[in-house]
Amino acid sequence: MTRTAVPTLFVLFGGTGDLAKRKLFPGLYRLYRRGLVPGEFRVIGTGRTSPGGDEAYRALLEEWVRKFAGDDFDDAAWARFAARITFTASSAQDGWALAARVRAAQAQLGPGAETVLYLSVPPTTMEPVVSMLGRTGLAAGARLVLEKPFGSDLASARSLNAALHGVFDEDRLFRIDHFLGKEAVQNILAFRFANGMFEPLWNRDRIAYVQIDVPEVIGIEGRAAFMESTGTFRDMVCTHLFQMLGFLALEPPASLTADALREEKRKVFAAVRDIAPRDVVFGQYDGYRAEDGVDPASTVETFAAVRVWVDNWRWQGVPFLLRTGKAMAESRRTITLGLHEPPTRLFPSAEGTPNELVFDLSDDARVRVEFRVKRPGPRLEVGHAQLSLDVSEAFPGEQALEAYERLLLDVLNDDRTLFTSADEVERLWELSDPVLEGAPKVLPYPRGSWGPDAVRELAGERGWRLPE
Ligand SMILES: NC(=O)C1=CN([C@@H]2O[C@H](COP(=O)(O)OP(=O)(O)OC[C@H]3O[C@@H](n4cnc5c(N)ncnc54)[C@H](OP(=O)(O)O)[C@@H]3O)[C@@H](O)[C@H]2O)C=CC1
Ligand SMILES: O=C1O[C@H](COP(=O)(O)O)[C@@H](O)[C@H](O)[C@H]1O
Repeated sequence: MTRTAVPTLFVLFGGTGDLAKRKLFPGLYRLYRRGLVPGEFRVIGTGRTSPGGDEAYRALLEEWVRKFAGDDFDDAAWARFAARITFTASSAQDGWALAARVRAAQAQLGPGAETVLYLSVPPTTMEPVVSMLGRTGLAAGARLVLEKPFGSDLASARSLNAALHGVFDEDRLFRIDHFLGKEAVQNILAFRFANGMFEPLWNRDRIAYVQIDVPEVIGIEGRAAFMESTGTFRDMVCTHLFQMLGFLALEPPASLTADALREEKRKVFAAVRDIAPRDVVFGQYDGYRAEDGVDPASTVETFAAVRVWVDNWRWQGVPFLLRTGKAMAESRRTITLGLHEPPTRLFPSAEGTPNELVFDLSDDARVRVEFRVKRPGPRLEVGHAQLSLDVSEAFPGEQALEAYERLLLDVLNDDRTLFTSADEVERLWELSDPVLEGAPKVLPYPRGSWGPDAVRELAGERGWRLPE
């Protein structure tokens, strides 16, 4: 929901970093170009090292936005956008110059201006920067956006939340999980609750399994230090994949407000059974240990698959199969709901995929139903077919928002619906800590494969759904 024009000051910590380069500035620029930024705004980028003043910073940003905003780049729009951007150096120890510049920009924007502080800095820097925000008064009245990971285990997540709550009320905090900004994830809500057709299927009586699958062809892409310290379970499973599970499994909320949705998600996570070691497979792609910056004896997982059980009325006995990894056969982001077979086999020739509902979470969102149909011709034989909906084709001329664009817009509009709460984060670590403490042996898998062989057993007789 967009609000009426509220002037906003946007302060980006980590304004020279990789995320700022690839997602945040291109995303903000595209929102501006499409007239979606609600009201007048200023941006102050900050980091310890200045790129050489405001002009040099704008030149750097222009290079990035030209590259990553692609066809959306327009010289005139860029000039108007860039005129609103400056850079001021700051660090966790010293934020006084930044605080002065922020006050000046707030005064320029006038009474009623709101301030958004966005922390896109390394995880170890979050807590010290938050206390600097308190000390310098930068936090006063501001909203704070945080990048993942939110800690590396339950203890560190609690410590981060305590530090945050020492300076900000929870309702001013926006913890980003960019998968929740994907159009298709929100479409799951529309499918279920804007139609009468699907919700009756959405339970253990109809659904035999759920698969949340994010295989990636890319390897670590130079992010060795990150992968070595984080691993795929922390990076992807206890963040994005669990969040998708929460969205998929929740009960109908009373409304689509942030509080109502979060409450339902909280109940799902509360009902997730402790994860048993037999429900987890970790893998590492062949050649990972030879990557630059990787320990030659590393046991870090670049692949994780987990079978999760949600012990509530709706989902009892339905396995949620989560799988993700680097250097895999294909890149996909899909959620598959597999329906039970019909109770009797009237069509002995009915082979292949049973009914499945598949949500493709790529930017170009798609939904597909897999079913069986009579083959044309004289015989009563049944074959496999698909009904496929390309959401953008259904709405020609309407442009989807990329995940970060969506979330940036929600921050500007003070809408926390798609952001995660302190409770959720801590509950997910509570589930994840035992998995990491009792981590299974990391099994090798060939590059370009679907992971270690052992992963097949997790899925049972129907096996893992492979992309079409
Ligand atoms: N890159 C990505 O694809 C994704 C990143 N994230 C998260 O986003 C955040 C940023 O990641 P990314 O942009 O890749 O990181 P980078 O290492 O590329 O950039 C880090 C930024 O933070 C600044 N910085 C580093 N240390 C400090 C400090 N002590 N005080 C103040 N500023 C500091 C750096 O500038 P300087 O050194 O000059 O201070 C730089 O601008 C991380 O939390 C990461 O987990 C989340 C999802 C994806
Ligand atoms: O947060 C992360 O997500 C990306 C995958 O995101 P996508 O939007 O490109 O699907 C993943 O590659 C990265 O390791 C992780 O940190």
